[in-house]
Amino acid sequence: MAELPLDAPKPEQVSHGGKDTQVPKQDEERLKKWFIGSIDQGTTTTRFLIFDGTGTPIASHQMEFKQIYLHSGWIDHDPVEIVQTVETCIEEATKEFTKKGYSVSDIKAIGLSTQRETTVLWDSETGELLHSAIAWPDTRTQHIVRELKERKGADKLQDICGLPLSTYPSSVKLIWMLRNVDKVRKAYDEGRLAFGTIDTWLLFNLNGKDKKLHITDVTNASRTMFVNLHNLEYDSTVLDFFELDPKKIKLPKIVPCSDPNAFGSMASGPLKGVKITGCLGDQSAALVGQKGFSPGMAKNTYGTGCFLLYNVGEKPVMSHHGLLATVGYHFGGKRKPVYALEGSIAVAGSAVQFLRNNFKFIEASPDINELAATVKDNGGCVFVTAFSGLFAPYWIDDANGTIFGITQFTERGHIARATMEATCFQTKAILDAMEKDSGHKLAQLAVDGGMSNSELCMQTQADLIGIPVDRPVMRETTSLGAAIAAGFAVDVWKEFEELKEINKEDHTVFKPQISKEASSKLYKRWERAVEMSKGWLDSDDYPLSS
Ligand SMILES: Nc1ncnc2c1ncn2[C@@H]1O[C@H](COP(=O)(O)OP(=O)(O)O)[C@@H](O)[C@H]1O
Ligand SMILES: O=P(O)(O)OC[C@H](O)CO
Repeated sequence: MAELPLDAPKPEQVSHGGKDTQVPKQDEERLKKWFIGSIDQGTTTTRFLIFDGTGTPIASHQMEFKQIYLHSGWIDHDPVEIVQTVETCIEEATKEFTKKGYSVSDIKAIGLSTQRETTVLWDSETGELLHSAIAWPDTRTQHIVRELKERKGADKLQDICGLPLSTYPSSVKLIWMLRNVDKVRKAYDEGRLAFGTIDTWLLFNLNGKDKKLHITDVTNASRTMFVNLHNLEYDSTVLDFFELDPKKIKLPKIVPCSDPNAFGSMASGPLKGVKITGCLGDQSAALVGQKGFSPGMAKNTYGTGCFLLYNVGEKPVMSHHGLLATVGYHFGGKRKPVYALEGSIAVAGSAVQFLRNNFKFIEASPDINELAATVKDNGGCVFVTAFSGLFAPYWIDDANGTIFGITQFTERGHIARATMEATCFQTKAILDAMEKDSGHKLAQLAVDGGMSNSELCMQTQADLIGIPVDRPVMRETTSLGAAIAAGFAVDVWKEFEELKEINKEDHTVFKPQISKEASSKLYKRWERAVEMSKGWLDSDDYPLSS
């Protein structure tokens, strides 16, 4: 049996660029005195970082928040708690910043990056929250998706909005709330239903609810299904398909990701008055933070889920192999929107958290590596971590998490390895699909996100995809991307070229270390496991609940 090596030789340390590309001294001095705050509101954690103009993080604070699991497959977030974590992170990071001798008045702007698709509804008149937020990996809408797939026009949707009809986008979460929450239905019938993703909810709150700001950026908007990817406006065919009356539901205004005025400013707290000038979905922010500005560049972020974005340039490319088409970023002004092909994996770091919280295998997520190192390979175990079904490129909604290959030999270490390998196998499947869609083979993969801290996981990834995996030392690329979008709006930088020195040093490169034959043998076993996991859930099982 081909197995992944335990004690791989140390990966290489490299720096990208040379002396000739250095920023002139006077610019560096100027950039060190300009600061940008950056909110990163992810699926499991919220953080706030303050960067200087050279992209160096000066202060930060991070908090986990509650994941609410009311029934099997349901994941709710408390939108009020999310706002509170943002406010606390800003307070704490700003304290650290001023303690270090810096002045708040030098913070030029704030950028915002958020988990995408997670849906919040409130009363547009009173601001009253009408339900908890339904988080993006939630699968309570499986039966609605099945029903909608039968509706006339279902086959046309993806060509318009770039997303497949699945439990993932905001549209079906909204439909569920309209059908199941009386207050939501009433607000809709009375024309007072405000819809938003987390960016919109945060901007509404951080500006002070009295301002009634109702806005989203184009990357977050492109995850709802309601937006036509070709003209970046709400699409009446899609709204009709979902039987939504635009007069009854208030959809946020769509603007580019970088704007000096559109996103307002902080209404309270230590950064009161500071303008919010950048806003992007977190995966777009990571693409910007990795400086994936040219077509053909890609990044893979291993957070709660894992998301591979591949820059396709200024025209959307519709996938024929199970990927999503989405907006990469749009900096506004004369700049055109840039699109991406995306491979979304619903479960990545969240499977590590699952081993920690539910099975008590480990005390903290990083401990998974020590546990994995107690065995030399996966011992024949394959974990199809289909807690939300499987997303790209499979789109299997009738599977749940399944571990194959368990015998009396199986130890916790084998499961730990199989857990991390699941994300690596899915990344390989996504890269294969991307190669088919784009006609190009990626030369190397830029990575970031919590699970990319694992050397074992990143080496496994390189072994399975057969190309080098490049990990920067400063892995807060999502926050950096939001800071970059904010900084462009207030002229901290004017051209992408000026960013070339940022986060260039001390990259670690993981090179493939097993043969193609060994790698493909492992992958075949994964593919077999995916096939065998299909069809577990029967239509009688819906809706799922405990
Ligand atoms: N050293 C590590 N090894 C493996 N997984 C890790 C490690 N550190 C963090 N993680 C996982 O990374 C995830 C957090 O990553 P992060 O990028 O902060 O996510 P998000 O932005 O989705 O909140 C968690 O699910 C955690 O289990
Ligand atoms: O919280 P993350 O980093 O896993 O990202 C969540 C995505 O935006 C969901 O689409």
